[in-house]
Amino acid sequence: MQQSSLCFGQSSEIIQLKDAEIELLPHFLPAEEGGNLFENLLEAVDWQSETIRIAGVERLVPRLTAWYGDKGASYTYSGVIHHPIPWSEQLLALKKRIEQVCQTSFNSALFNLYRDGRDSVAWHSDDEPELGAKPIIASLSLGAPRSLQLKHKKHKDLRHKLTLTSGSLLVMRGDTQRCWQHQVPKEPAITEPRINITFRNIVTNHK
Ligand SMILES: O=C(O)CCC(=O)C(=O)O
Ligand SMILES: [Fe+2]
Repeated sequence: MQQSSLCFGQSSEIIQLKDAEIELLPHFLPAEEGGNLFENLLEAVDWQSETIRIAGVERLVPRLTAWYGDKGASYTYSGVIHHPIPWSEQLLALKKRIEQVCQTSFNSALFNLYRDGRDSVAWHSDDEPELGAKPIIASLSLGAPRSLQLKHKKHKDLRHKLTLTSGSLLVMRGDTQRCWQHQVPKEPAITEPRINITFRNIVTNHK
């Protein structure tokens, strides 16, 4: 069941799932602006290929990443410490618009580049301690549409699938990270790239 509402003049859908607070603004960025931003970021971002260690074995992360943020907003993700790249003027302006819609502030953002459908992100929750107990995560998608799958951690029958199109903004709050995992599965038929930016707030003096 989905409800529609208006959020700052934007159409938005509440994704109604147990133990989750998820809202999708399908047209957060107008198509032309989203397309321009996508081209710009593809060129301008210093995309990195990272390795992670799983059970003692080094593996390449199946996507390219970059970490932007305020000074000091360092973040450990999949066992890798990310020191932030300072915001550009353009990214700072984008961050402000997203903060207004979400009514919160963000001090960092993880950028993912899925070069094509062979790139992916595996099941996880954005529940690292530095994000605090009930993190608000705002996820902007640009470029090729990709599926985001969600599964409840306890109730194995509870699953959901969304398609994240270019210019859409997905906002996750409350218990979403504590109770659910999400992934962007491989979709080998997709040949076009996609960029996803998740805006986050790193709590610097967490326990
Ligand atoms: O690409 C996406 O839509 C999700 C990315 C994600 O889950 C993450 O960066 O934590
Ligand atoms: Fe995530």
